[in-house]
Amino acid sequence: MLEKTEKQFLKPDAITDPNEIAKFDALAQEWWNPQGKFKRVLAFNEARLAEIKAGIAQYFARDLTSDDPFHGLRVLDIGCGAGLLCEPLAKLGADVTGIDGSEVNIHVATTHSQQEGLKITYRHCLAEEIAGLDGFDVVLNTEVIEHVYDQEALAETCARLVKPGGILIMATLDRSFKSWIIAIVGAEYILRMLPRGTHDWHFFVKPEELETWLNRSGLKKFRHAGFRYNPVTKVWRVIDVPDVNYMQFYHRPSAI
Ligand SMILES: C[S@@+](CC[C@H](N)C(=O)[O-])C[C@H]1O[C@@H](n2cnc3c(N)ncnc32)[C@H](O)[C@@H]1O
Repeated sequence: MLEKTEKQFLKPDAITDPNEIAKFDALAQEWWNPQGKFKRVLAFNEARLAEIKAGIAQYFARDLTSDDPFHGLRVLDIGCGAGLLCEPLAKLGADVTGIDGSEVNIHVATTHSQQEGLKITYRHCLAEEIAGLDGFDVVLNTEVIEHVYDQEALAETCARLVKPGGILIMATLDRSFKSWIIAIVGAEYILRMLPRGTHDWHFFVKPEELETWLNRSGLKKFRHAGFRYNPVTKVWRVIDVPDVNYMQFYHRPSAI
């Protein structure tokens, strides 16, 4: 891990924004709290998890009704937060590693997984520090890219860690007028689904930008989904339109 003093000198052309890490350090205890500031994020987690499970099962031809359907799959979650995705994937038999730049998040994730009796490898480190790891079958990077300075560099880093025949799942928010209305005004100011200031709209990423960056890194898109919240029913649903919250699945073709 970089020393704190070194981190403070990271330039804006680095991947990491130290202010964002500090923000997540301060919120870390909220992740697993069903009554806390992220309680509606837990509902979102259910919807996106269903899509992630379906995408992995489709690509690797796994039967989700079998025991340990993801057995043998090595999963890396980059910017794992408190492990909201690491835990369910470990429960399905995957060998999961989660890394995050927030030391407090990693502490919360580790403690929670131990309470659940799960074996997950958590590491406190920045995306910049993991490039040397071996390739993974599944790399996850969800709701992180809108919190970093150098977004293309983060996309490249995630892509590099996908082994041939493996997949990358990235999720973020589209930089559209609709996303400003729904994800900033609606979610942060009216419905209070997230603490105010969680997101800066300018850092949202258009789906086609993400695709261009990841194609440059040798990945091909094979699946996508959008997510929409209904404030009346309080239910998230998976839709086909990626104009607010969205997720894309890429694969790295196997070497011939
Ligand atoms: C909105 S949270 C998403 C957490 C998790 N991926 C999820 O979807 O539940 C963003 C996370 O990214 C982490 N993060 C931001 N920049 C990072 C970086 N450069 N390297 C590693 N983690 C980073 C933050 O500490 C935070 O935990």
